[in-house]
Amino acid sequence: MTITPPTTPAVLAGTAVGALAEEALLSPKPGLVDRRGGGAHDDMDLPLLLASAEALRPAFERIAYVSAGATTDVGLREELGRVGREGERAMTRATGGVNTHRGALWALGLLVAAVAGGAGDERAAARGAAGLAALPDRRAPEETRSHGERAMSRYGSPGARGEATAAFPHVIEVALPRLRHSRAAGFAEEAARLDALLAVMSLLDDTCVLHRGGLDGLRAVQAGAALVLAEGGAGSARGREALMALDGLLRERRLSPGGSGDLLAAALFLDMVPWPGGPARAGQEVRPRRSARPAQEVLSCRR
Ligand SMILES: CC(C)(COP(=O)(O)OP(=O)(O)OC[C@H]1O[C@@H](n2cnc3c(N)ncnc32)[C@H](O)[C@@H]1O)[C@@H](O)C(=O)NCCC(=O)NCCS
Ligand SMILES: Nc1ncnc2c1ncn2[C@@H]1O[C@H](COP(=O)(O)OP(=O)(O)OP(=O)(O)O)[C@@H](O)[C@H]1O
Repeated sequence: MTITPPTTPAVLAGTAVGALAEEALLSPKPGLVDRRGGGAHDDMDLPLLLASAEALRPAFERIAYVSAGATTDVGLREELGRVGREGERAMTRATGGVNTHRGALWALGLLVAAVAGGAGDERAAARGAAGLAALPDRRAPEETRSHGERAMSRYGSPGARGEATAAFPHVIEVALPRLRHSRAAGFAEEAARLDALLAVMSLLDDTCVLHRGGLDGLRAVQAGAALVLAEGGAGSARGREALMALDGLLRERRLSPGGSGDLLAAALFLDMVPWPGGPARAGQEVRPRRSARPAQEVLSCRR
């Protein structure tokens, strides 16, 4: 089977790891790990997040490899579940047991699978990922007692699974349009990415936040993020002031918008994918907006 050029499993894995690194490096992110430190987390920092992203590279490559030209069926879903759980183990080995990227592996893993499976643009990728997420995985543990599961039963939040089965609305309808709007308005890339993150934070029912801060915490995160945008966004002086105030609040209350971080990484991934009909951008996985290289040679990928 072949993956449509210029994409290959290695390129897709590199793009996914690059998106995770870009998300981690983006600063200042309210409550999240960034260049300044662990944010609301006392068990994480930037080097740990970058090591975790790198540890996921083989899982992303394997996900792309098994999805290339494959039919979207229960067999593929179960294989992705197996590879995803193996990826989670590689992550915890690299981090000494810290959950650095569980939600991110889920979102990016499904999107990588959809792109490798032939999705030709970002909306098709989100729909393909949704189709995979909706399929049953008979090998999945019945109950994990995860924070997300607990938040789901307590608050009725659909969480990471719901976002995926709904075809990533916060990526497609919120983060990507905001990223492009802020770029078009002339803001620097960093400010545009922060605005995209804030737009997601202002709307998402993030189970990380619900788990740590309940509904009050979620309301504080959503309202604080909306205020930064209303003040002009991360690229304006007043918006920056509001952003730093929000960061202080989230650190003080130990609230981490991890789900929004994941969805920003997913948006950056879709923004960086070398789509077959689009400009040739293979190899730009880490700094996609700054250079352009010719498309990679087509590689054959056998299941
Ligand atoms: C679906 C997952 C995320 C588990 O979800 P659950 O809510 O039970 O877990 P947990 O609380 O540990 O993690 C959820 C994470 O999702 C992110 N998140 C939280 N809220 C949201 C939201 N509303 N939208 C998107 N992401 C969110 C956060 O990072 C959070 O930490 C996933 O880890 C999983 O089931 N993996 C199994 C392996 C698999 O099937 N993989 C296939 C593709 S690789
Ligand atoms: N920059 C970031 N900093 C911190 N977390 C991030 C970042 N980007 C994405 N995340 C996501 O946030 C999640 C961290 O989850 P969470 O804070 O709920 O950790 P936990 O260990 O499960 O919970 P807790 O720390 O409350 O015990 C990860 O799954 C990861 O995908």
